[in-house]
Amino acid sequence: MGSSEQGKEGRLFEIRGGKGRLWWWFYVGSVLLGFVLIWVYRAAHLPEAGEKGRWAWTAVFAAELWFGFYWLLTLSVRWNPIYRFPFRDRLSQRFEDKLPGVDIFICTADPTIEPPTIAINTVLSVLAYDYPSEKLSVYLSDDGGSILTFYGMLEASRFAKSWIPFCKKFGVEPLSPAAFFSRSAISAHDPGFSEWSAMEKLYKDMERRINAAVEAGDISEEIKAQHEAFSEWNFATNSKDHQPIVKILVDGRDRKARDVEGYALPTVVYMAREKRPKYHHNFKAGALNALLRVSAEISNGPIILNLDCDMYANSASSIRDALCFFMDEERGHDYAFVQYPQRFTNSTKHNLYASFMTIIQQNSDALKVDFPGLDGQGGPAYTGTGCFHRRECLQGKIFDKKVKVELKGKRPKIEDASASNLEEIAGNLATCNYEENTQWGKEMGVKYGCPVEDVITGFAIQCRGWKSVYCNPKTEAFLGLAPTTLSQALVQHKRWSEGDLQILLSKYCPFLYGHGRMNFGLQMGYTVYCCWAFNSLPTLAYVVIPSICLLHGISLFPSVSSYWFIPFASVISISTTYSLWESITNGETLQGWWNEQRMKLYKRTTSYLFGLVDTILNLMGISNSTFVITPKVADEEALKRYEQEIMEFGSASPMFTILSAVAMLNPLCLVEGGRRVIMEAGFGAFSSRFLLQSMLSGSLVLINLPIYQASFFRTDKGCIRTSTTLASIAIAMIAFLLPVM
Ligand SMILES: O=c1ccn([C@@H]2O[C@H](COP(=O)(O)OP(=O)(O)O[C@H]3O[C@H](CO)[C@@H](O)[C@H](O)[C@H]3O)[C@@H](O)[C@H]2O)c(=O)[nH]1
Ligand SMILES: [Mn+2]
Repeated sequence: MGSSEQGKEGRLFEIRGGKGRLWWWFYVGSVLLGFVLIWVYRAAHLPEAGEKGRWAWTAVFAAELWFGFYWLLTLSVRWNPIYRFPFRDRLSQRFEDKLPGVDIFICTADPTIEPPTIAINTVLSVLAYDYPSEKLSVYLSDDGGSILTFYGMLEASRFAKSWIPFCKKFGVEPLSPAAFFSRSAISAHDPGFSEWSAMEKLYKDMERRINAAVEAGDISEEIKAQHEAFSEWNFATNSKDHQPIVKILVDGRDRKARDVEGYALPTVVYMAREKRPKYHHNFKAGALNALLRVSAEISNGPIILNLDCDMYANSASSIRDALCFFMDEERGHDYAFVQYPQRFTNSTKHNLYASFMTIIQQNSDALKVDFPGLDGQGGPAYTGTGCFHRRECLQGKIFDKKVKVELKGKRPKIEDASASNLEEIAGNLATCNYEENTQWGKEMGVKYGCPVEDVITGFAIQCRGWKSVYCNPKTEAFLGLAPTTLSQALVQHKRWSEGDLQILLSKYCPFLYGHGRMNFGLQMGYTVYCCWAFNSLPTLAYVVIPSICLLHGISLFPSVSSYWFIPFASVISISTTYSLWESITNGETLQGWWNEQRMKLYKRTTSYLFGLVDTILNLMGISNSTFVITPKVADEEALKRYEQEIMEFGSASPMFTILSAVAMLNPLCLVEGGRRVIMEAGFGAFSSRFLLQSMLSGSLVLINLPIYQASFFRTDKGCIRTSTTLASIAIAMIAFLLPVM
């Protein structure tokens, strides 16, 4: 079919936009007006110099200026959301024999907190994709350089010979064997029963062998004899100091590499890049760049999918869906990457730690939020796992609208090099000093030096003229593991907020570098994330100052009878209603929304604050940002509490001290402040002049109920430590006793 006859019928995807949104403009208009009036009120009523409360008033004013500005930024991701729908049947009809090679990169970094069975389930899941095997290659990067992970991969590459044909025959989904067998059951009368249970046994046996090795902490001599590669791990090897190891476990070119049904197998490669103490390894970004080079020698697929080790493929058709965007004749040439949302298998009903990030990535027909919103401005950010890239774009190619990028699957010229030869060549590309004096990590590949290597890399790609796509099909494409404790969630957000702030303060500041290179709306959209960390101080001011002022009888808000009360009441009620509606229409429960508000408060007052402080220290050269890996396993008791949605504190962390100090301060101020005001001026004065202040303190008390529970009523291991509680009470008492300026 020629492109002229294709017209709309021939398109490989469809875009649908937001519907009639008059009410949305009403929302924007009324909140904006509210903010302006609040600012006017603050400016007009600022206490005179020397008057009590001037500083408190100024701080609250500054916070409100910030909240208004930040709210304006968030409009960018709400004004033009779009939704995309790929047509993979058309893709098959037209391109089945021209499908490009796809290289899948999976990263793992620590066999203890990312157990090998988790990583290999991800590997096995992508091996079973509905895609021609000879065009598929799977690479595992092991930054833990662990013999246990290698052993897992060896087992997986054998098991794959049965698993792949099994998945294709029965249309298995999810594609991860652990997830599949834990979630599906088959009746004994079913014709597939014997195959099904044989496969389950095969899987369980493998899992048992791997876990036994993990428990023993080493590989038996008997197993070591099965593969020469085990000799790479000699007594001198440890995870921080070892030679590069590249092992082709299944060579897709090898005619003898067949599954149990006799069909060709995808290529499977294990890589542990070289690590030496005196070389900085640049975390995941370093691993991805090594994979880019190694894979270029072995399979050189023009399309790359990157996954974290815990994020397995749930749906068999994700590659084809993504290709609908890249291969669309009309628009495909604009797109550098296709980002799928991060969804989680272990999220709880009410989303205790707000880890769905519903508002950021979820898509429902009723509602349009962040990622569809960004897509409407030129494309979503790259957020790491679950993203398909064009290899060329990742390597730094600049967009040129006159040149149509091709996806021809050119295999490297070394077609006939032997596997061991190839391993050696590839190994030399994964050395520590390979990147010295090159553009790797700068203009080439994934960028270094930023804890959110993904966001900054995607931003740079978009600044080179490319667009991106947000793809969120009904059946979840990937499922991963969300943090299961409060501290994990907070530490993860600290990394993100710190990384995003670094982008803002670097030469890649969205408003400066992005200017003229991307839509203004997209610049605003990026700034929403880049300013996460700045939310910490105004939020802290807002949860502490009004309460303390209440205690001292200083009114910070207009009284109920004043006209100025209206803008405050309307901004609060309209924006709360809006956010509640946004969550509920996205499938969140009421309690889920409440949990989200709590997590918003906790992230702002701890993660973002620490992210801000660390970024400043970083700029002054006092500290270096690191990458704290999120654990994928938890002890059984803690997991049980997670499932029951009981907040997990457990460890001692300065973050918890801040959270509980705020939690302790508010009821003290509310009760004592309320008592004093009522004694002096009567209840009428209290309820009119202090209504907003006491409502603020009151809602902080309500939202912090889990903290009181964890400090005073719980006895399990996840409760707040006594030392933390004592420290927080001491801090609250000091704040309580300090005079107000
Ligand atoms: O030195 C390192 C550190 C981490 N990783 C891998 O990076 C991935 C992400 O790490 P994780 O601890 O799970 O972080 P998350 O916060 O869950 O990751 C999100 O945020 C990261 C950026 O902060 C992105 O890289 C991820 O893709 C994205 O899922 C994991 O597979 C790790 O094995 C490495 O390969 N090498
Ligand atoms: Mn993760």
